Amino acid sequence: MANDILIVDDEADIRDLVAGILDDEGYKTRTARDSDSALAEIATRRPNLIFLDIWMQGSKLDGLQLLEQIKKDHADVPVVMISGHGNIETAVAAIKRGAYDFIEKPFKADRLVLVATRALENSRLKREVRELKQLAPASNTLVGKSPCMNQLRQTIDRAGKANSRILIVGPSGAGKELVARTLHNLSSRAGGPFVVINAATITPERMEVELFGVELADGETGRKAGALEEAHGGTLFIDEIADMPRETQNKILRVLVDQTFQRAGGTNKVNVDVRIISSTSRNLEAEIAEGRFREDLYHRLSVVPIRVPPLSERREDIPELVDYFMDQISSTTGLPKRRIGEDAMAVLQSHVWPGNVRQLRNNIERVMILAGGDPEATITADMLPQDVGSMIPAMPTGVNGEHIMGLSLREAREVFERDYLIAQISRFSGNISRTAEFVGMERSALHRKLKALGVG
Ligand SMILES: Nc1ncnc2c1ncn2[C@@H]1O[C@H](COP(=O)(O)OP(=O)(O)OP(=O)(O)O)[C@@H](O)[C@H]1O
Repeated sequence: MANDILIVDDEADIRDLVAGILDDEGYKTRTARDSDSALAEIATRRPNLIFLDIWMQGSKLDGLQLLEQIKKDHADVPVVMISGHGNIETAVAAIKRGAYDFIEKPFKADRLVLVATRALENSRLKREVRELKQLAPASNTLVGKSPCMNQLRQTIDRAGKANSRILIVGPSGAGKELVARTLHNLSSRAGGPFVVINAATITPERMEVELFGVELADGETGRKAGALEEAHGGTLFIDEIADMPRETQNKILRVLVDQTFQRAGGTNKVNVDVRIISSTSRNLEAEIAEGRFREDLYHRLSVVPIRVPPLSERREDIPELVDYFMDQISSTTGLPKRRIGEDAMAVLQSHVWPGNVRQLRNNIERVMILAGGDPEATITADMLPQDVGSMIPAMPTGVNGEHIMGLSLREAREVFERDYLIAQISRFSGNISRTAEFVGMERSALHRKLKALGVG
C-alpha cells in the first residue's frame, strides 16, 4: 500500500479534517494524538507519509523532537509539519532538520492535497533512484588493475580534487567519458551537474546554440539555456573538442578567459562557474599545425593532460572487464551470467579491439544474448562473434577440440605439425618418401615424427 498516511495532531478536529480530505482523495489514513501513540502507529507499520503538528499538548515529545526521532529511525519517510499561525520560524527549523515541507493552519484542502501528492511523489522518485543505482552496480567504476590503469587512477585522484581544466586524450571507446565522470565525482563539484556535449555529433550551425543557449526577442517567451549555463556549479564535458568549429573555438576561449558569455541573439552577460573537461581522440598538436585548432585554446584546456590508453595496451584487464560487464548486463537484462572458457578468454585477450572497451562490452552482450543453450555451459572460443576471432590467423583446433589460443606453444606446435603432416601425406596419397622429400625431412626422421605425434 503506497498511500498510507499518518496524521499526528493533538486536536481531534484537525485530525479528522486532514484525514477526511485525504480519504476523499483515495489515501488511507491513520491518526495519532501524541508522540507515544504516533510512535506506536509507526512501529506497527511504517507509513508512507506523516503529517505532524508542531505544538502538541499532553505529548511527551513535541513536534520537533518527534520529527528527530522519526528521522533517526526512518530517514526516508517524508514528514510534513502542521504549523500554527505565528510559528513559521519553527516550521522552517523543522525543514532544516529534515521535514519535507509545512502547511500553515488554517489551510485550504487544495494545498493539503498538493503537498501530500508532492511529498509522496518525491519519496517514490528517491526510492526509484536508489533501486536503479542498485540495479546498475557501480556503473561509474573504472575497472582494471594493469600498471597503466593504476597509474591512470592515481592521476585521476590527484587531478580530480584540483579545479583545473583537463584534456583527456585517447582512442574511441577507451573510457574518456568515464574518466571525466570520475574526475567530476571526486571534485568539490560532485553535487553539481555533469553536462556532456559532443562536438562530433552537433552540426557547426547548432554548436553555439547548444553551448551558449538562446535568448528570445521581446515578446517571445521562454529561454533555452545552453550547456554552459546548465553546467553552472558543476562540470561541462566537451567530447571530441577537435571537431569544434573555429568560430566556436574563439567564443569558448573568451568564456575561459572571463567566465561570462552571451546567449545567441542576446545582449545580457551570463556569468557561470563551470569546470571544463574536454576530450579528443585526435592528435591535437597535428590539428594545431594544420591550422584547424587554436593553439591558445589548447593550452587553456589542457592544464592537466590525461591519456587513456587503448585496450590493446592493457590486455591483462580483459578478464576483469569481462566479468564486470557480465555482472552489469546480467543485472540490467536478466540474462544469465556465463562462464568464459580459457580458450575463449585467450581469443578475447589477443583480439586487437579497435573499438576498445566499448567494443568489448558490446561483444560480451552479444555473446550473452546469442550463446543460448545451457546457461551452465562454458562459452568456448568458437561461440564468440566471428569478427572477434578473425584477427587471429586461421589455425587448426586441438585433439579435444580446444581452440589453438588455449594451448601452450609446445602443444600448439604439435597440433599444427600433426594436422600439417596428415594433410601432406594425404596429398601424396600416403607416400611417405614423397612427403618426406616435399617437407624437407629424412624419411626415417619423418617416420619418428609421425610416431611421436601418434599418426599412422
Ligand atoms: N576501465 C573501465 N572500466 C569499466 N567500464 C569502462 C572502462 N572504460 C570504459 N568503460 C565503459 O566502456 C564504454 C565506453 O566508454 P566511454 O564512453 O567512456 O569511452 P570514450 O573514450 O568516451 O568513447 P568516445 O570517444 O567514443 O566517446 C562505457 O560503457 C564505459 O562505461
